[in-house]
Amino acid sequence: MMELPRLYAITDPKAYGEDFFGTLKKVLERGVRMIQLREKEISAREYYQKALKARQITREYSALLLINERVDIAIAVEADGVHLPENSLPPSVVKKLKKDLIVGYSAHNLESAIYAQQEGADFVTLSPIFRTESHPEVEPLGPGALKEVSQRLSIPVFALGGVTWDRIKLCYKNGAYGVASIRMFLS
Ligand SMILES: Cc1ncc(COP(=O)(O)OP(=O)(O)O)c(N)n1
Ligand SMILES: Cc1ncsc1CCOP(=O)(O)O
Ligand SMILES: [Mg+2]
Repeated sequence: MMELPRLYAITDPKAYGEDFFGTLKKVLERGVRMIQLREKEISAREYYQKALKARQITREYSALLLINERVDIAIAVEADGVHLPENSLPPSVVKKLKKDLIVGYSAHNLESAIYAQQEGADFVTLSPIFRTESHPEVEPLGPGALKEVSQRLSIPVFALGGVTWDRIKLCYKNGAYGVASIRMFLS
């Protein structure tokens, strides 16, 4: 599989605002080349249409596009991959469906990160490393957990959750392959 970019932007309908695609273009203009389209509250039809447009825009920037959870939509829009939430289809099942799809996985502890690797996921996000307004009720895992997971996995681990530009170095010092974020790329 190709070497993955180190910066991974996750879209969010609220944070991206009214001009969703304008915001997406701004994130790409900043040099981000790996995008996760992440929707939790729209219909499959709307998600497909949004993914189609996101595919067209990311192609203009030669950026990777991963679709959150919906393998069918990822295949339909010729996305580069899918990003699986913790309780979604097993990565191995997705790989059987479409072996050339990049499969990311949302891990929230060491056990699920190991599961994802054993299932054939290409990378994991580990979250939340720091407190984030996306999940303010969730106790952050901290850089130490990132270090432990990065030492135990051979696939890339992206630090996610409350990552800011001035925390990137700490993430790399603790073994992160890259960093993922919603808000960091919007500020
Ligand atoms: C409705 C809804 N909200 C949040 C999640 C989070 O699941 P998670 O395993 O953190 O995966 P991501 O989608 O956040 O990457 C969910 N599954 N459903
Ligand atoms: C999608 C997701 N999963 C765990 S935290 C998070 C959002 C992180 O948002 P931010 O990078 O703005 O803290
Ligand atoms: Mg999550």
